[in-house]
Amino acid sequence: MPEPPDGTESSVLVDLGPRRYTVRVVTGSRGFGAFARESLAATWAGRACRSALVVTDANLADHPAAAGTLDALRNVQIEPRLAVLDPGEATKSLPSASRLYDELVAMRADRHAAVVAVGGGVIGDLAGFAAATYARGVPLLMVPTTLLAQVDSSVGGKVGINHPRAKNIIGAFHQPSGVWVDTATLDTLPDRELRCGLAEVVKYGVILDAAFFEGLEERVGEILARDPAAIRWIVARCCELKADVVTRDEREETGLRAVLNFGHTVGHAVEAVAGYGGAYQHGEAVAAGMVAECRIAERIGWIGPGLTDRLIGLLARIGLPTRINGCDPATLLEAMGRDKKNEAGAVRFVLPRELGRVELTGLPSRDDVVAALEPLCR
Ligand SMILES: NC(=O)c1ccc[n+]([C@@H]2O[C@H](COP(=O)([O-])OP(=O)(O)OC[C@H]3O[C@@H](n4cnc5c(N)ncnc54)[C@H](O)[C@@H]3O)[C@@H](O)[C@H]2O)c1
Ligand SMILES: O=C(O)C(=O)C[C@@H](O)[C@H](O)[C@H](O)COP(=O)(O)O
Ligand SMILES: [Zn+2]
Repeated sequence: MPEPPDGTESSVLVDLGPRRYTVRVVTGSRGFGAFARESLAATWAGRACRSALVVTDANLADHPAAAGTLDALRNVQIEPRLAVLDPGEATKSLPSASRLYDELVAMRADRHAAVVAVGGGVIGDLAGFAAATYARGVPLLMVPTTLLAQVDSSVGGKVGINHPRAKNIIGAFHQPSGVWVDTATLDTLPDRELRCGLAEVVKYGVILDAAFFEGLEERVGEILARDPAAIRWIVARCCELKADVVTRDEREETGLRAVLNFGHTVGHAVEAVAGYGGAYQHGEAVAAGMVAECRIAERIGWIGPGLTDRLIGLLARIGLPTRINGCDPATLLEAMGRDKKNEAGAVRFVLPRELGRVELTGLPSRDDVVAALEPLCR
């Protein structure tokens, strides 16, 4: 697709051969209907899609993003049915998935029907899981409306739900047919949710791109002020970085994709222990988790304290937590024992070697981890 001269629109190709798709980044454009039709035709062997289950949450049911999606689908002869779920992490559950299967059965959805997720990462992961499993897989379109979903969860095909004791442990890899990112939808996003998305944005800098991290340090004021160009810059760069990783290790088989899990061994344990929809949102748990995991890297001699201090400095300027109230290292360790990256009983972490480079490792001992968790819980 040609880029307009003002640079307000861009595309990222996630080049997965027969499952390739486009992430289209726009600000207030109306082209979703045509994008949906083209994307569905391109990735599902030209099958004509005639109906879609549009999944959203109650905070978005009256939002222009939801209404615009329904209208745009009707305009391209795709009949939508709307499912509205409760907002919040607790919705990423089996009962919610079951509710979506009921909706799909009620609309007599066959394998030509699509699922369209309009919302944050909770809606994307849940609706994507329903799309991956209903009729052994129906096409999925992502319309992410939080910064976190625009920079991370809508891209890459990880879909799933939580077990009460283990985050994202029930799921699948199911790539979307297309991702429609309209940064104008972020105008209504609460500041706390913007900060959550920025946790994953900072993650990309630490794991893959030192220059991007430096750019964030320079432009954090503009980003927090929601300068449209600064927001488009972070969304486009994060999608590019994620697309590159996902195309090289789609199913997290070689260890490469695991880099995206920096901060998540500790972060997911915090979420499971605090309770889904509890005191900490995913982005907040990941922010504190990145700090703890930097300290583990210090313990095993991979980095000096300078990187941890720099990370804490940037997270603090954003207003993200670098500590967790009322946590206990032993309880967090127990929860980490259920992390999907574990191997032969060893808890594994993605740890920094330097700014912009991380590695998956099972090296840290229990003592290293407990020592690094103590300042987190203090
Ligand atoms: N699949 C992946 O690769 C991946 C990556 C990162 C995170 N995740 C998952 O994503 C989830 C977190 O996603 P999230 O941070 O987007 O949370 P979320 O989906 O709960 O959304 C946060 C809140 O913002 C509201 N909201 C959404 N868009 C809005 C808008 N435009 N205006 C006003 N309010 C709006 C929602 O109703 C909700 O209350 C976690 O479950 C996490 O595990 C998945
Ligand atoms: O896409 C990935 O791969 C990621 O790890 C991105 C993470 O930000 C995201 O939170 C993901 O859902 C975590 O995956 P999990 O496999 O640890 O459940
Ligand atoms: Zn994450």
